[in-house]
Amino acid sequence: MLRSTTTSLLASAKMLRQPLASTTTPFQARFRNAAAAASTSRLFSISASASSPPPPPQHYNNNGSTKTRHPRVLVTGSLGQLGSGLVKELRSMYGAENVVASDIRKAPEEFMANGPFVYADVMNYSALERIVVDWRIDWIVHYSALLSAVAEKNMAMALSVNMAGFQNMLELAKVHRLRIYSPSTIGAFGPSTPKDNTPDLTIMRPNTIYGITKLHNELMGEYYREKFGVDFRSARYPGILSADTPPGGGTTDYAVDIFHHAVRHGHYDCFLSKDTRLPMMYLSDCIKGTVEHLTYPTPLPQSVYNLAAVSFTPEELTKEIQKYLPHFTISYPDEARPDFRQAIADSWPATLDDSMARKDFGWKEEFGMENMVKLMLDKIQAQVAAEKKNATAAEAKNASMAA
Ligand SMILES: NC(=O)C1=CN([C@@H]2O[C@H](COP(=O)(O)OP(=O)(O)OC[C@H]3O[C@@H](n4cnc5c(N)ncnc54)[C@H](O)[C@@H]3O)[C@@H](O)[C@H]2O)C=CC1
Ligand SMILES: CC(=O)[C@H](N)C(=O)O
Repeated sequence: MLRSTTTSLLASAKMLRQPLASTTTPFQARFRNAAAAASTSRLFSISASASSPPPPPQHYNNNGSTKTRHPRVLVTGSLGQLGSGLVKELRSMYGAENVVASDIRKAPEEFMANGPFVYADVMNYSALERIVVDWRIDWIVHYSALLSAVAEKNMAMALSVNMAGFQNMLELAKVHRLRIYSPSTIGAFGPSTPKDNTPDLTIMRPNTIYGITKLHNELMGEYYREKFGVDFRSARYPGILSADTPPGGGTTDYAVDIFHHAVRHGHYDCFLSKDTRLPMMYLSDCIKGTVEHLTYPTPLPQSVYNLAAVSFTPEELTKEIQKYLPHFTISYPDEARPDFRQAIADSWPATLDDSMARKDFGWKEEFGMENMVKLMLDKIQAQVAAEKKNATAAEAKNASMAA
């Protein structure tokens, strides 16, 4: 779990000896006081990172001259629903060699062929530190987590991966002065949060393990930003829809499953009630917002922002799908015996106010309900057609071999 390195102990001791300016937080000081940083010792620059800006990314050519280079990014949990798309986007911006994808599962061959992929268990601090050092990592995008439904079924693992794993990444960011982006979720809100147009700052008393771990992480990230000058960035994502990567065990998964069932079977047995309204977003918008937030050149006024696009109920989504597949049908659970995910969904906001993200880093979604539904159906129909074509080709091959 957490490792107390000599460096970080020295860092803490040294930090305690530094008087804090009464009008400037350590975080503000870090990014304002470049001149002071230039005159600090190596130990001080590691220990009191709150007072020194991170060095501009540089690399040294063989001839000894320097030139600026792209940041080198480590993405944890990169084989999940969101990770592979983000890795692809970052590689197109910074070059494949500058984006190190990681996970604890075997990556598909094509993923391995597209750039560096390493095994990284977020529970193992020293292994993570080795990756950061060996690859000269500048930024971390921390995507490893257990989502709401899986977490609720496996509390011990969720506490470990979501909280202790995050804590390891945060500590690495502090020790090695990395920028860290780690998403939060609408799940960080709770049943006492105002449900409509939920703002960034509001009552937050989540009653799920997922929400509790995510709110804990938001607060720890803010603490590290204030106390140690860590450039911690986070956005509360809504449920994310994608046709290419399957969801990882959340409460909003129905909004992806429904499309696959609609195209393949013409019917979907929904696990949420028909009027459960939740905020949602198409994957490419999520990646766009994440990249805009991650790459914003200076730290933003807030560490954590709401990020929103659309909100809908299963019934509204069904009606939109039926515009293209009129024979599609849906069924809902018996109200007397709801699925366990209903209580999770009921504790989350119906709509989010993300005006601060729009104001501070120019966030704006491209996909609303209509173009998102059309694209999801087009993509899944293309997948089904390709599967059929492959199956027919395989059958023909088998038949010719048997003949
Ligand atoms: N997908 C969504 O709708 C939303 C996702 N988020 C957040 O976005 C982030 C990414 O989510 P998804 O890609 O959907 O999750 P996912 O469940 O699809 O992927 C998570 C990845 O973490 C990996 N992982 C699990 N334990 C690990 C460990 N010990 N060490 C390293 N990796 C480990 C898994 O192998 C998996 O590939 C998470 O923090 C999640 O909470 C937030 C809101 C909505
Ligand atoms: C909204 C989320 O965080 C995720 N999709 C889940 O349902 O757990």
